[in-house]
Amino acid sequence: MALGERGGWDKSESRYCGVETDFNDDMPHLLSFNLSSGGFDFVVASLMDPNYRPSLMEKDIGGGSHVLPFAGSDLVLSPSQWSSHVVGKISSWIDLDSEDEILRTDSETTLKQEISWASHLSLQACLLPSPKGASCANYARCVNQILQSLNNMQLWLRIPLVKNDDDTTDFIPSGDSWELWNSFRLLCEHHSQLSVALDVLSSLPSANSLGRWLGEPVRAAIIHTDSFLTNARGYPCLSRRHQKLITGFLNHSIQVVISGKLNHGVPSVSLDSALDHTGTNVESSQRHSLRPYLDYIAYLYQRMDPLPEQERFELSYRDFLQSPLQPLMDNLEAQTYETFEKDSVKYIQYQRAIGNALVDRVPDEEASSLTTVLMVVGAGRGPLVRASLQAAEETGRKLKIYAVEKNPNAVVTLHSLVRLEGWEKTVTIVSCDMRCWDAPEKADILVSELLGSFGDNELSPECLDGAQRFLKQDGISIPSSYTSFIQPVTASKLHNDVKSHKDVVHFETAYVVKVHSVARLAPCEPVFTFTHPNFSTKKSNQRYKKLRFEIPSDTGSAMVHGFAGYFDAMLYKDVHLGIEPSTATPNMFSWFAIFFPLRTPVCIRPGSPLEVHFWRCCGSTKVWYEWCVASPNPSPVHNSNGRSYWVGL
Ligand SMILES: C[S@@+](CC[C@H](N)C(=O)[O-])C[C@H]1O[C@@H](n2cnc3c(N)ncnc32)[C@H](O)[C@@H]1O
Repeated sequence: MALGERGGWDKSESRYCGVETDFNDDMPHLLSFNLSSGGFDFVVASLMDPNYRPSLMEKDIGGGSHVLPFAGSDLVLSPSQWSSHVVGKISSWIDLDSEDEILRTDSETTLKQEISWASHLSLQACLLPSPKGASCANYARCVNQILQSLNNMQLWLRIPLVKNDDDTTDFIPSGDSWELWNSFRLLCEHHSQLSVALDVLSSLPSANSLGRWLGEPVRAAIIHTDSFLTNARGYPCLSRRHQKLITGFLNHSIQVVISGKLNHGVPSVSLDSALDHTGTNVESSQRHSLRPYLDYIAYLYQRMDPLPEQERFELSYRDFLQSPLQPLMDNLEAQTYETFEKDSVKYIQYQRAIGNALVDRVPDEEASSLTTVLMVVGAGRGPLVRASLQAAEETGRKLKIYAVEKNPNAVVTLHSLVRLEGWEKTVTIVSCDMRCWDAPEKADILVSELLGSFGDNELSPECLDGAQRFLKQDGISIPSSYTSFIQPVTASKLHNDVKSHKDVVHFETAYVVKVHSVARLAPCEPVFTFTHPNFSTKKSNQRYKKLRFEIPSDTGSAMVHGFAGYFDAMLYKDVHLGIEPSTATPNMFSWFAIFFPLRTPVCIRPGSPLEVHFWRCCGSTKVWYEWCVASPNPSPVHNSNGRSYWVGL
């Protein structure tokens, strides 16, 4: 039935809500009751009788071949019913790390039989019970074996959402259930089909500690009916913090599953009574006991703000790795220019900066007599030429413009623009690389936009070094400076996508990504700054920066899969534009973040800082970054000599 429509566009998995059921060997009834009468989209149901134990069966059948004792066959549901509406719940009694050898071997046999049966049914996922204690090596070993030859099915490891700072139990080391998940997934080498189902309980850990999970592969949030409060009319509702958590999950394609018994005094009907009264057909007028909980989750889902149009457009880019552009070495295509040109916010900021620079440069008294020479270097198809002319009109200043562009295809469009707009007297088009143009005169103002997601990564410094030859000594560069930033992130999806290439090259490459399912573990730190113009004779575009990140003490430990990178550019005086999250220019969409992966993810703990080193290296034909972690555990230096990733000069 789905939770509803959200802005009419969000096709995320989280529209579907499930219910955890008790064992019932009549699967068709179980399904029809929970779907037709309950309104749920899927059931999380046991596939095997909870009383089944392989060792007992062996005795019964004299050690012969194992016969699965659960009722029904695959024919009781259609293949599409099995795969769309049933998540298999693996027997919760299994304990693969038990001291009791019979229980341990029974558990292993059962786990393998159940997963094999679930694969046979083409279920999309199976829910694995939580490890019974802090030591889960044998359970993980067995799951890891299964993962090696599993079809497309996901395994959701059930983990209670618990973090008690002063309560260390045998079950959860350091009182933090994230540690349990972390041990398990490390033992399974970050397998991409191993994910998490979080049990949401009535009390919640701190916001920082919850935030970690958004970078982990959480597929489901199982909310127990005990976690609901009761509203004034006797209906279930959630606390403010629970609401925020659940809407956060829904926003990250995490499905909700309701679990437990009716705890609120609303009229209802149970599965047994429905079956007793109606035989094979459950009357849809009768209400499922958990329906009020589903209705509440649907209410939360529908109440979420609709996605803004730009976000909807960018949905398919979320957490999708892209190679950064190389606008210097390659020529951009028409559709890339088209995308840039739609970003009116970027050009408004440039127009403001140019207007302010014109007013500072030419006093009011000389506005009609003095002509400012402005050069747009890297003019593309002309949007910054237009912004410059509009700034001149707004401020009443006179302009002479040179539009310098090295892409011959963009130059064609520039010529037609100038003709169409009648700018021939003001604008001169120069089809040339700015680094080798022999300009006929010097500029008062140099305007460029050669910025990548990491600021200098599209080689703006190298290009502007060439262009400043034709800037007057007291001339202005817009932008006047730019700075890159990084922060450590948990990003299991990105890590697995990089890993899927099975080589080192992809782990030593930076990617442009619309980061969404990531946990930002610490505030950003600045990395490299470039200032223009820079007439110093000793200047170099090589950079080296050592950075330290501390995670907040209430976060708990966390996994760092790499670094999210951003930039901020000062265009002129206080007019800036950028994507660094704390100062990002609102509604600007020209740049996604950049992601620098780590070959081996690093676990960090509060109180022990993460020490990171970044280098910008320059050769005669290319520029590249190298990066490493020095502490708590040293990583290899990534991308030595730019062997895997570089930007061509
Ligand atoms: C990011 S695009 C910006 C285009 C345009 N200014 C805009 O805002 O839509 C950068 C442009 O600079 C051009 N470019 C890059 N390096 C250049 C160089 N060394 N000389 C001339 N043009 C260059 C590219 O071809 C591209 O058209």
